[in-house]
Amino acid sequence: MNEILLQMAVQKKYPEFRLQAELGVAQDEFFALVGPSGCGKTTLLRLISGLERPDSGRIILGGEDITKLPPSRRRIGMVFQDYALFPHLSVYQNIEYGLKVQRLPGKERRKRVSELLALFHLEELASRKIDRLSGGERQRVALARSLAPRPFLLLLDEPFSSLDFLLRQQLAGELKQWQKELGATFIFVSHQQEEALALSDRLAVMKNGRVVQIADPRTIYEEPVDSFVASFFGEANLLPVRVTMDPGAKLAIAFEDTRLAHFEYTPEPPGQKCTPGDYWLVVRPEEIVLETESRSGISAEVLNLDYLGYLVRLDLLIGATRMRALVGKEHAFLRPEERVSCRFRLNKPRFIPRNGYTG
Ligand SMILES: Nc1ncnc2c1ncn2[C@@H]1O[C@H](COP(=O)(O)OP(=O)(O)OP(=O)(O)O)[C@@H](O)[C@H]1O
Repeated sequence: MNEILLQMAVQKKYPEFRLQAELGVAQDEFFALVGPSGCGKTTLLRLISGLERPDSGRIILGGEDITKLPPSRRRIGMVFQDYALFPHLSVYQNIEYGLKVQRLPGKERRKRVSELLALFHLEELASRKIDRLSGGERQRVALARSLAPRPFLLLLDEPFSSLDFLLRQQLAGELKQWQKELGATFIFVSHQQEEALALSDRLAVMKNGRVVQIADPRTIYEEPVDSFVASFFGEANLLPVRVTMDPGAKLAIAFEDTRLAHFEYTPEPPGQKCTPGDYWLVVRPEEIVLETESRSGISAEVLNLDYLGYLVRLDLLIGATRMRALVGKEHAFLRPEERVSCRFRLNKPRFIPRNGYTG
């Protein structure tokens, strides 16, 4: 990881909400903030940008304590959900705006605006007024404008929320490319878990004003710290199991409903350490495999089937637990109440102690 650019530990209290967050973001990193509505993502961005002051704590940017600096002196750019562009100005003038405020000489200003117009494919729209642009074009202008003053850090709060699905996907892909090309540091708030996983180098998952886990997308998905994170990203089936230690360092895992099945698993370093006890076993829908040849697996009843085109989504009843499975479309002919045999394809079983939050 590169050098740390932003380091913060802050507290902020509102009458009915308390934020207590600590995080570090590296230079050139694409960092995402995710979590359910009201968990404090926007408040955290506002604290970083200076639009809000923390009650206590410090924010260090590029080695400088910026906790008490006004927003204009922080060298932090922001792209909001509504873009906040100037409708009466042209694309060119919008991008140039921050450079005029910075009193950059005319020649340098023109050079920078031209570079950004080229990077964001806006050259032909340079003289157009904002109110005559499409949503996607406005989005690009907003990004170019906020990057023009070369901020240390760019904060993006749900920048695609007003765009339709296809455009959103296209721009999200481009955003990542621009970020890498520019060597810029982004903190990105998204409501779309999949988007955040696809774009970011690392994510912070928040809940009730606290950061619950910070890790790269793969660790977040495959090694969630608790059942909240497991359920927040993609669907997670949480199966109650009891783990007992076998001689030979094997774990014997018995499903709560012991009529179902036992299986054995040898934890391998650096795999998760697991002591005997009661756990939730995290099984992702794509980790459930239907057996067509043999019926030696775990018996399940089909409750519901949704045909998704490329895959089939099944609701299965395994013992007393309802589980979601994603299987190949060769299973599209299954019907409710049919019995199937399945097994779990768990490369790295993930156990969450059962005394915690259960989502
Ligand atoms: N100025 C304020 N005064 C009082 N309460 C506030 C203020 N700003 C935010 N809050 C409260 O703080 C909590 C967190 O709000 P915030 O906007 O940070 O959440 P969020 O995670 O960005 O939510 P969303 O995903 O819905 O945008 C909410 O309960 C909100 O009502």
